Amino acid sequence: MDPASVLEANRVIQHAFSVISVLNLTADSLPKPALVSDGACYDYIVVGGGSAGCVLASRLSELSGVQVLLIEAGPLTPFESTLPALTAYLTRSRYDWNYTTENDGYAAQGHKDKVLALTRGKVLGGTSAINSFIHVRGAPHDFDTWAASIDDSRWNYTNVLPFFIKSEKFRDRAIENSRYRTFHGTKGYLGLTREPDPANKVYLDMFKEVGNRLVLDINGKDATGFTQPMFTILDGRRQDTAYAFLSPVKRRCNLHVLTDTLVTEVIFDDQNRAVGVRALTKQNRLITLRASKEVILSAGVFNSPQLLMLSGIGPREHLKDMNITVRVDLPVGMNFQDHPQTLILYDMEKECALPLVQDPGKFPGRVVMGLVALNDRQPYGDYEAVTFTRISVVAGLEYCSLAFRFNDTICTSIIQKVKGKRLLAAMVSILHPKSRGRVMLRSSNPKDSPIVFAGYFSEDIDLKNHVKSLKHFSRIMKSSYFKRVRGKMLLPSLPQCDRLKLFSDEHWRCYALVMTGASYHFVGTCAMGLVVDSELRVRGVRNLRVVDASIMPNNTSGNTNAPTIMISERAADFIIQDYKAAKKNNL
Ligand SMILES: Cc1cc2nc3c(=O)[nH]c(=O)nc-3n(C[C@H](O)[C@H](O)[C@H](O)COP(=O)(O)OP(=O)(O)OC[C@H]3O[C@@H](n4cnc5c(N)ncnc54)[C@H](O)[C@@H]3O)c2cc1C
Repeated sequence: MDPASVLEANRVIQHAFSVISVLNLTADSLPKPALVSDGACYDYIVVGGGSAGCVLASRLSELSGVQVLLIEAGPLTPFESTLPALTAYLTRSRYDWNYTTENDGYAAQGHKDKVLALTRGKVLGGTSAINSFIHVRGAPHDFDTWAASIDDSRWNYTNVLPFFIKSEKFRDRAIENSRYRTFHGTKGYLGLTREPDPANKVYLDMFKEVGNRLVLDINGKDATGFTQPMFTILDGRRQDTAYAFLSPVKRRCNLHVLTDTLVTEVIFDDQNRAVGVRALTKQNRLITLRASKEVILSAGVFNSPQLLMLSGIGPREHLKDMNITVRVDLPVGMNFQDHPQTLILYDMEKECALPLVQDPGKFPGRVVMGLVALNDRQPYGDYEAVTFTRISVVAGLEYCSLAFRFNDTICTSIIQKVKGKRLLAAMVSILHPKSRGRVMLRSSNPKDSPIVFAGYFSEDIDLKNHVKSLKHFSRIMKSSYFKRVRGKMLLPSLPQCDRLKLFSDEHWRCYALVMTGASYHFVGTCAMGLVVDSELRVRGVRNLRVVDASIMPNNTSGNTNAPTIMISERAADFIIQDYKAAKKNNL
């Protein structure tokens, strides 16, 4: 077993799925592909059918008098996306934009080609169709901070909570019978549940023993603690936003979904009003589609800023360098954030028995997660720890080589040390880094990938704080469970770090720099307050909004799919209110 054979096996299975894709197994559950003609006009054009775009198109098409066009660059959601157990075959596949960062010579030096994979879904459902299912809203503090920073209380926790609840089709007996039930909705579109596993008790007890608290529901009143997470899985099926929000309304005549079509720019009239988009069809034909009311970019954290810049909205100097006429000078693409995430593997000896057969409709693995504040009184986490309990060596190698894309030397050295034992894999991520990255254009060609500098640890305080978190998490090595199974941290051979005193701050710093990758919680590149106003309208132009993860001014204290869906619900309400007000005034 070596990294190359794991990658090869993954590729072979991806190829088998691409053969099956001709059967169009998911087509019946989704809206029929729209037939559009060059010059056609709609009321609203939503660009990008991802976590945010599908929600928005679904909600806007509730207005019976309007025509909504959703344009997605990728194809319909494939079969392998529907079954949770197959999720490993979606990253670095044809349903991924396959972007990477630039080598900054500092972070990611243990990764293949010294760059990070920036996995994003290129498929209807977007990244919600290829992500890892964990549903975390974030802490009330996060939204209160957004609201304060943009001086608009409509974004504070009290006011966004109804939009989280509105989305949910929540099914979980333990939580529904608890005091947390008021935090959840059962009549929305987004299926959610947990898969509590009695075998995880030993790990929850371990986290408790070393000083963490346990919570039933991380999306209720408590935003810190260890828990068995909630998943965007229901009845054995992934709840990507295309399935959850578009399938139930697939027969609406005013909802048009155009896939395999790349939007290349937003077009404006001479009063800086967005009036449509230009797009490249599957047949490589450039067409113009018109929007009589609004164009809404939901193309995600890399492509929404890319489209703005291609349309003349961005940093003046950068646009000039790209020979693009400047329409509005705005800090588009700045403020890029993630939750940089460090992989720690523990060798857990023989105590763990793995199930022989995996249920394809369940989350692929056993997982316990925690949101942890270093200061007990702080109501939001400093770090998140997602801990896969009891994974096989093959799965560990898949994480190392495929999900994290560490170089072969690191992954091989891990495998040599494990020799057939069971692993516990922890991903510890920093929730509120100060470092910022940047998304820029590579060229004025819309088919070119953007340039991304992730900026991890560019502020040294992040590395200092992260070392504190890694040490805090590592208290589990002192637990009675670890002692019982003689668990120990599995140290790959890292030439940069090997001469440093084991578990000293210097060693942890070195370890963190080499072993930290993306957690794919990318946000911030069209932030509220910088690029869009608090109703998500792009500053300096009219009839153009951005609605996706890129509008978050600061990252949330958890995973980013749930807040992105909330953002879309919130935005749909703004747009529908505007529509109703205009109608009332006969505008
Ligand atoms: C591997 C992985 C695991 C993750 N795991 C989790 C998790 O467990 N929990 C969680 O909460 N979050 C997770 N995330 C993050 C989360 O899924 C994203 O934050 C969220 O989906 C972002 O939503 P979005 O709407 O901003 O963008 P996306 O969902 O990426 O949507 C953007 C859409 O726009 C389309 N598009 C882009 N450009 C164009 C164009 N020019 N023309 C037409 N269409 C275009 C794209 O193809 C895409 O469909 C994960 C992400 C990854 C990559």
